[in-house]
Amino acid sequence: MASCETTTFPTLRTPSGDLPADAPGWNPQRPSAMPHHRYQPVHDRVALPLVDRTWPSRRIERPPLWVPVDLRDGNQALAEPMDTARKRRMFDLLVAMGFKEIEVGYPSASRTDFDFVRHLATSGAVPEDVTVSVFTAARRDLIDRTIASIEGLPRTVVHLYTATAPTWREVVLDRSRAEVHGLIEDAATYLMRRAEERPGADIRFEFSPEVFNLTEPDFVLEVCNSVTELWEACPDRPVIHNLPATVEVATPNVYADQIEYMDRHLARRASVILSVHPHNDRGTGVACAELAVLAGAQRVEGCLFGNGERTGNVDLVTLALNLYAQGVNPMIDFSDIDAVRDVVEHCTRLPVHPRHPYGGALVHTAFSGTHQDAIAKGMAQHAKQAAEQGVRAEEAAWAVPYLPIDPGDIGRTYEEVIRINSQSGKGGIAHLLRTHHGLDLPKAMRPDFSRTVQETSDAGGQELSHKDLWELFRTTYIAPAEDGPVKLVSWSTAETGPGAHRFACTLDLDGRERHCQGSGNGPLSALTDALGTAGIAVDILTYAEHATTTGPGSHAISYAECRVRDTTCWGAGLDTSLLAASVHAVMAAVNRAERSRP
Ligand SMILES: CC(=O)SCCNC(=O)CCNC(=O)[C@H](O)C(C)(C)COP(=O)(O)OP(=O)(O)OC[C@H]1O[C@@H](n2cnc3c(N)ncnc32)[C@H](O)[C@@H]1OP(=O)(O)O
Ligand SMILES: CC(C)C(=O)C(=O)O
Repeated sequence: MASCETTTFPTLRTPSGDLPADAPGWNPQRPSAMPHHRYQPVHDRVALPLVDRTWPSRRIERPPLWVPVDLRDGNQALAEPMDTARKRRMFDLLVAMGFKEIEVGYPSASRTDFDFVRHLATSGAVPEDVTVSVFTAARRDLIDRTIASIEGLPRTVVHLYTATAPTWREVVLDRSRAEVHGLIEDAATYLMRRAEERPGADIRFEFSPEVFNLTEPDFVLEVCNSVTELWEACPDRPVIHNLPATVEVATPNVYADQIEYMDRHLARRASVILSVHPHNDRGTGVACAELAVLAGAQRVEGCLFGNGERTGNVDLVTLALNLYAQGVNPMIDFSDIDAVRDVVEHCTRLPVHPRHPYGGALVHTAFSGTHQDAIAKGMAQHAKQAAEQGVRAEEAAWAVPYLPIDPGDIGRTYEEVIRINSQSGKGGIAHLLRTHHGLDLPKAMRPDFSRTVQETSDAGGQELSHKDLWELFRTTYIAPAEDGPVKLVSWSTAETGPGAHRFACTLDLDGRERHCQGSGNGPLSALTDALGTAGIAVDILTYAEHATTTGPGSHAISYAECRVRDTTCWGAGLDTSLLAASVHAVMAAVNRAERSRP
């Protein structure tokens, strides 16, 4: 046995950022000329709070409260913000899907946003069990306008935000830590006072320390705790502390540590709803939200299909369906995901990428042969197990390779699951012919047809639909029975005794008619005998047949693999009579072989 020495791989980065001269031989990568030294790791940008983390060993067993912010954060990222009609369409979709708290706008920011909140207040569009949330910066003039917008709404959350991270304090707000804290306390107090002027209105509060993920942990804690106190939070009237990764800057474990720190240290924890609001700058927004929930987050703000500033807000579709795929009810209805996608595309005027998790047009589709083979076998196995258990296929436990969830659960059809191009294999092709045309090709015939399909798609460079496949099958294997050098002009069979058959026919051999007869232990052996009398030696090597559908009027299909002289070919026949189908299958094989003779 070969022995293996323990190798310690050197770290690839030197203080100057270059690859060390002794980089291991297995890795031939070399430094690029890009100025990576301009950027700092997150650990040098902000104090990170936790070492004794517990989130890695937890599991998510119920969904958080989902809060869509499509109508605010998503909307503010659009080149053409939604008008009232589009906003209303999105709002109605969110309600229909089961969201119970919905951020509907930044009413002090624009007439359109203000008017939409007024529209909700006056149109009766907000169901009894839905709370709308409105967003405002920590400025008295903007708070006044916000409060004016919600007049008449029975339940609201007013969401107040101010950036707390050092760069924002210095560059944007031009205020010290204490001054920013003062600004927040002033705005929170003012908001509380304005809300108290409406004793009957059910107004709750949310606070977001914008850029939480780059803020010193002790400062965020100090600010949030003072806001909790100012707003007199109690378990019956909890405040929402929403901790955004406004610009994603670190691996998701770092965000999870930050959230677990807050979860453990927030004052009056039972009076606080801990919320997260990840963006997706590093492409890990979903992971951030999931790990944050493990770390104690109870509420997640995001957008459908991840619309939002820059690379977007965290995608609620992926988050919810990730839970679904783990057997957890997401408490949101995605049973018609294409309808959801249509509304989102209409309202945002942005396309959803075809590879977008769960909702993209191509995410349940396999083009490649081995995947198709596995899916086809998996689907057949699934149907069989469901039948054995006496349940409908839609109810049986799902374990089909390459398909994390049953596409049918989110309103997709199985038509799109297997699509054929030059990378496809016999399993996928057979699956399409079976599911769409009722043909169950014999296993031995599949490689033969697969070669024909591959030649065709290679030549055209294009995808073949199931209709194309059927047409190719028909012209390749069925049509030659009537379109070749050996035609059956007329024929008949008779059973002349027990196990004895006669086949009489008139053949058209390249324009010359000839009458033949043959006998055998079945009609097909009698046919080959008749052909032999015309000088065409035929052996039937493989034969299969079945009905293409059930019930009266169903067609029969026969498949025959024949050695004709020294050439072996497959043929097929389709007819309402099984005997006719089998005779045509043999004649098709004969003609294909005869055609291929020099
Ligand atoms: C992370 C996020 O998504 S935050 C939300 C971002 N969304 C939007 O900005 C969309 C809507 N915004 C707007 O329409 C406008 O910015 C308005 C109407 C709210 C305010 O407009 P203006 O009064 O013209 O101010 P402007 O947009 O230039 O905002 C900058 C001012 O607000 C201050 N400011 C910024 N954020 C906050 C805040 N959260 N709390 C208090 N003041 C703030 C800035 O320091 C700056 O003040 P300065 O003028 O004294 O330097
Ligand atoms: C202030 C909040 C909630 C926000 O939109 C963000 O930080 O991205």
